[in-house]
Formats: sequence, structure tokens, C-alpha cells
Amino acid sequence: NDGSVTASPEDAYDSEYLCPVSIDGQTLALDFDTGSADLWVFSTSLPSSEQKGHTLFDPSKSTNWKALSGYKWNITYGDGSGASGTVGTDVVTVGGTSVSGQAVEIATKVSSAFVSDTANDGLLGLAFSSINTVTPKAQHTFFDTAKSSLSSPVFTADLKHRQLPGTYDFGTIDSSKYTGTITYIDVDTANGFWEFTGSGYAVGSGSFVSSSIDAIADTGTTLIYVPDAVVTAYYKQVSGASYDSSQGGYTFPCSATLPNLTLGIGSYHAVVPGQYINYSPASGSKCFGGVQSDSGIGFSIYGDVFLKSQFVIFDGSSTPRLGFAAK
Ligand SMILES: CSC[C@H](NC(=O)[C@H](Cc1ccccc1)NC(=O)N1CCOCC1)C(=O)N[C@@H](CC1CCCCC1)[C@@H](O)C(=O)OC(C)C
Repeated sequence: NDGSVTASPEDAYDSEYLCPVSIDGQTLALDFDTGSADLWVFSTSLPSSEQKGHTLFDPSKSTNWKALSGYKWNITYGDGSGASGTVGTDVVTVGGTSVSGQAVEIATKVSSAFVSDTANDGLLGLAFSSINTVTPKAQHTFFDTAKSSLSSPVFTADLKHRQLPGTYDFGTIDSSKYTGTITYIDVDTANGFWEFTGSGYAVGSGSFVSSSIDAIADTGTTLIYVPDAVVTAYYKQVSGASYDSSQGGYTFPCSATLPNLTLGIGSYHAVVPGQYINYSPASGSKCFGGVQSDSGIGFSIYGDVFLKSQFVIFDGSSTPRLGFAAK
């Protein structure tokens, strides 16, 4: 029951990656998010003003739909967006991986950011089921439901830079998708995230600075959010860079040459190409950085700007771990 599904960038800046997911034959474009654990969809139960532009799941058209009466969900994400609604189970298919009895959370309310993000029909959470928001009983993620039917209890992310489709694979590690060896690191699941301790960083050709960085691997976060020491060291090497409070982050002249950022994962040095760190135009001739400060978040986030430079293994075996390889 292994599967592989394309992850298509939603816009020119790879702000999110969307994957086709079919629920009893109804196909929606969902954002696979290793930073949360709810599978929720835009639905016909939303007010019509909030439905516009989205593909909607209609449970009344599903023969395998089973409502879980009295069950509810309510989620708020790191960027303050959120959604809530009711719950049922259905057959969910991602590439070749199909599971029955999967909890599908129907949105009856979504925040404005979701309404305006019309390419996004919901999220498929791939963090640990311990942080699923369904009450009175937390539900399993798609990965947890599928795990026992996979060749091995893993999924991999091979996201691409600038408008190229990548893939999420379930159940197998495709050796054609990476080069060299895979470096594995332990994961601390206490907060429900794919959380690990990074071993340090280097800017451009500078020397490696050993430092413990408490970070999560989060496919649902666009950028890299790291400690101020890293951010300051990085932008010191970018002429004209400065923190622009009106933009809410570091910007620099779009013509600037950006150094690579190396992030240590155990003994492995993961290199993020400098051009990945020119995230998008900000205003005038300034561009917005793909590396920003994690202050106020509580941990660092190695988001899509980092993940798309690597081949990443999310190993859900009894001792969960993360694997990284160059590609
Ligand atoms: C610092 S945490 C912020 C993070 N959000 C993000 O990273 C959003 C994702 C997005 C992309 C396109 C359209 C709409 C939203 N991007 C964002 O804030 N950007 C502002 C800076 O420029 C880059 C784009 C976040 O909340 N991630 C969520 C999933 C996300 C998916 C898209 C819809 C909104 C929710 C999740 O991974 C999460 O909450 O992680 C926690 C653990 C930090």
C-alpha cells in the first residue's frame, strides 16, 4: 500500500506545496504539514462566502462517510490562522496509499487567510497524533492510519525549488532521489513535532559554529526561522541587508549575492543554496529573506526553504527519527 504523490508549489515563491488527496473519490488539493496533526478540508458546510474558489468536500455525496456525532475540532496555527468544525471517517487515498476509517475533519469555520488562499483546500497533518485537536477523542493522522500497511513505517519529502513539482513518498525510501548517505538524528516527540537538536551553522565559506539548535522539521512553514545569533551572522554577509519592521523581517537589495547557509544535523552539514534564501520581492528593489528570526516562537523552524534543499526521511518507527541526505 505504498504511495507517492506530487507536491506542487502554490506560487512563484514556493510559499506552500499542495498535493492531490482523494476522499471517497472527491479530489482536493491539501497542504501536507509536518507541523500539525489534523486532516481537515473545505466543505459544503462552510458559509457560501467562505467557500468561494475552493474545491469542497461534500460528505453527503460520499458512500463511505461515517459522521462521528458530537466530535469537534478547532486548530490555530503558528501564523494565527485557524479553522474548526465537525468530524467523520472516510476512505482517504494519497497516491497509491489508501486507508479506510480515516478521520476527516470538516471545516464549518475558517479564518480569512484560508478563504483567500483559494488554491488550498485544507491540510493533511503529518506531525504526531498526540497533537490532533479532535475532542472528545484525538484522531490518528493519515500516516499513523496507513503505517501498518506500508512496506516500512516512513514517509519522505523531496520538495523542489521554484515552481518544480516534488514528491511525498509513503512506505519506501527511493534511493534515486538522493546522493551520498543518509544521516539520521533522534526526534523528541514530547511536543508532538518532528523535533531535533541541530548541531550548529556556517555562513558561506565561513567556519562552522557549533551550537545546539532546538528545531522542528516543518513542511507547513515556508521559511527558515533560527536564533538571532544565526540570523545576525548571516545577514552581516549580505550588503544592504537590514531588519525592516514594516516588512516584518530582514530584507536586502534584490541584486545582492546571498551566501549559502549550512545547518548542522549531527555530523552532516546540510547546505541551503544562497539563491533559495532570496525568498521573494518585498517592496521597491528590496527582497525578503528566507532566513528569519525565531524569537517569540519558542523553537527554530526548518521550513520549506531548508527542506527543499534536502531529501528528508520522516521515520515513524517505534523510535522516531529524521533522516537527511543531499540531492
Ligand atoms: C512561524 S509558523 C508560521 C507558519 N506559516 C507559514 O509559514 C505561512 C504558510 C503559508 C503559505 C502560503 C499561504 C498561507 C500560509 N507562510 C508565511 O507565514 N509567510 C510569511 C513570510 O513569508 C513567507 C510566507 C505556520 O503557521 N505553519 C503551519 C501550517 C500552515 C500551512 C498553510 C496555512 C497556514 C498554516 C504549521 O506548520 C504550524 O503551525 O507550525 C507551527 C508548529 C509553527
